[in-house]
Order: sequence, then C-alpha cells, then structure tokens
Amino acid sequence: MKVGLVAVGQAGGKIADALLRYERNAGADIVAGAVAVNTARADLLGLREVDPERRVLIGGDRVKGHGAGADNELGAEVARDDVDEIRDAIDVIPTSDVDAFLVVAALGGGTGSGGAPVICRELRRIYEEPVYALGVLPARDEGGIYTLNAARSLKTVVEHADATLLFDNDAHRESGESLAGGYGRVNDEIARRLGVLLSAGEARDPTPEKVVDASEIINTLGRSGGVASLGYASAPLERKRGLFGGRKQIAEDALESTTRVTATVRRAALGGLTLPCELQDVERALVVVSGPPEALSREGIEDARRWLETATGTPEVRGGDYPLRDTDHLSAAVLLGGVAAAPRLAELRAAAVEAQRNVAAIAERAELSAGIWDAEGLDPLF
Ligand SMILES: Nc1nc2c(ncn2[C@@H]2O[C@H](COP(=O)(O)OP(=O)(O)OP(=O)(O)O)[C@@H](O)[C@H]2O)c(=O)[nH]1
Repeated sequence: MKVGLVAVGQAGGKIADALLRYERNAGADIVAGAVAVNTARADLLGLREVDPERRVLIGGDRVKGHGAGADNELGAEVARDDVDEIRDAIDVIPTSDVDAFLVVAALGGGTGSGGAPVICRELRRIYEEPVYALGVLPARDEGGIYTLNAARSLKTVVEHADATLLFDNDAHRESGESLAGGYGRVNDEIARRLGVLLSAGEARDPTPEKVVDASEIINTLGRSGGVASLGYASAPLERKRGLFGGRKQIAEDALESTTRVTATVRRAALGGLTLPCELQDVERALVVVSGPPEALSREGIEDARRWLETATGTPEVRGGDYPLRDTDHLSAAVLLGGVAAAPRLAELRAAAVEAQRNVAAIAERAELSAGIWDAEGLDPLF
C-alpha cells in the first residue's frame, strides 16, 4: 500500500524521515511522496530524507520561523491561513500512485497538534483517497499543557481523519531512558511497524501465499473516524548451514513453525501495541506475518487469525503473509481498527478535563461532541 505522507511539526518530520529511511533500507516502495510542514525553520532544515523542495514553512508572518511554542490554537490558525501553500506542495504527489494519505504529527505540541486536523480536513475535502492520521501521544510526565493539547487535538483529528492510528510515547519508553533520548529509537520503531504493514500490500518476490492488499488495510482501519492501534513482535529464527556450507536453512519442523507464528502474533496483539487496549474493545483486526518463506506456516497464520477472532469477538479478522528472503527473524504486525476504549485514552481525557478546568478559571468555555471524546468540559480545537 502506498501512502502520500504529510508530516506536521517536529516529531512528524522526524517520523517521516525514519519511514523514508526504512523504505530505502528495506528496498520497499510504500511512500508515493512526502511533504513536511512546520512553523519552525530549524526543524525543517534538520530533516535528512524529506526532499528540501517538499518542506513547507508556515506561519512565517506570525511566528517568524520559530515554532508555535506548544500553542495548538496558533498551530491550527497558521495551518488554516497557509492551507493553499500546504495544498500546493501536496498536489505534486502523484495521486494515481496513492492508496491513502497519512498525516503524521505529535498531538501534544503546537504545530502538529493544531495543524494535523486542519490538513486532514483539507485533504478529505479534495481527495477521494482515505486520509489517515498517525498521532503521537505525549508521555505522562510532560505536563498539563501537552495533555490538554493532545486531548483536544485528538478529539478534532478523530473528527477529520478517516481513522487515527495512535502511538503512545509512554508505552514505548525503555526503563531509565529519558523521553528525548529515546526519540530516535521510538521513531525507528514506528517506521518499522508502518513499514511492515504498508509493504505487505505491495507486489513482491517471493510471492506471498495469502496477499494482504491495500483494501484490506483500508477496511481494517475503517473510514468512520475511529481509533486504531498497531501491534508488533518478532522472534529470532535458528539457522543452520547447508551440508557443504551452502545456503542457510531454518532449523525448524512444521509444528515448531506453526507454534512460533501463533506465539509471535499473540505477543504482538497482547503486549506490543502502539496504543495498549483490550482486544475485546476492537471492531476489526488484520494480521501480517513476515519472515523467510519456509518459516511462514500457513496453518500458524490461520490459527492466529482464528485466535484473534475469538479474542476480539469479531468475525472481521483478516490475515496474510509477507515473505522476505534475507532475514533470520519472524515478525508479526497486528492492526486493530475501531478501538472503542483504551486506558490511556480515558486517563488522557480525565487529565485534560482537569487541566482545562484550571484554564477555565481564566476563560470559561465548554462544549462537546460525540464519540469516545464525549468528555464533559473538554473543548474541541476548532
Ligand atoms: N515519538 C516522538 N515524539 C516526539 C519527538 N519529538 C517530540 N516528540 C513529542 O512530541 C510532542 C511535542 O511535539 P513536537 O512535534 O515537538 O511539536 P510541534 O508540533 O513541532 O509544535 P511546536 O514545537 O509547539 O511548534 C511531545 O509530546 C514530545 O514528547 C520524536 O522525535 N518522536
């Protein structure tokens, strides 16, 4: 599946860079074109992979290239003011190659948080292809303004994107690691997950037994403004040399392969989610298992798919494989669509309402709309 990638803000730009790097290193073909949008000139200059011609500085008159300072109303305003420039840059992406747009941003800051919903709305107005958002949630210890920004932005982006895939920075922090120190690793993790999922829909050699095509990814994400989570796990494979030191083979029998596939899928779905949630709270799922062809047990993939059907309680579980010649790992990506509840979302909403109450002491306003963001007292972004 090929995406038109639109990165907004600092984190968005760095994640786009990581995805483009993944694409190059893996020899994949998953990004039809990439545009980076920011209010901070230095962040745009720091990008390595996004074509310099496709970097758009917005809000020049207002913030003079210095960023939105975690003010997401300002981020939304400048994106609205400069929407023509953003659209012109995106228009260059060949839409005949695009299966969907992916707007990537952190929801806790100013530019990405405010700009991403504006850009999703504009893309949806113009293009027929689905528009998905990838939103990064702030860590708990980042403070009230990040939480409030994220909650308001999420409420708004969920309304304006066909589906929003969430990545919780907290869920992927390693113990003892500072948040900023881990960004590079976390961004590579996001890129690997997206890379495996999107590549699965592309034609390849060796040919998969059961191809996962773009429409299956789109059907799993849905087009009705839901939230999605993406699980991932991998397991090393034991290899042995051929008799005369020739081509390496996987040292496994069929039963081992089946068990390894099901165990890896379970780990991806139960412990490796970008937004941790209970499986019974999702409406749809898709599993992609990748690795050397001899390790991709068809039976294992079917068992894993059936297990997901039982665990989610939904018959809408799709599955397929993605063979890779030069790897000694088996990996599984599990996409969960229509996530109806997640502990981090409830926590974020409660913390944001609390933070907003403090803000409301200064300016009183409260109005809400439907969906999982039906939290009393929480303002939408626009
Ligand atoms: N995963 C990840 N999160 C990041 C990264 N950089 C910043 N963040 C998180 O993103 C949020 C801040 O968003 P940024 O993208 O830095 O801000 P921005 O959208 O550029 O907005 P302004 O700087 O206010 O103009 C915080 O929650 C950070 O923890 C990154 O490289 N990777």
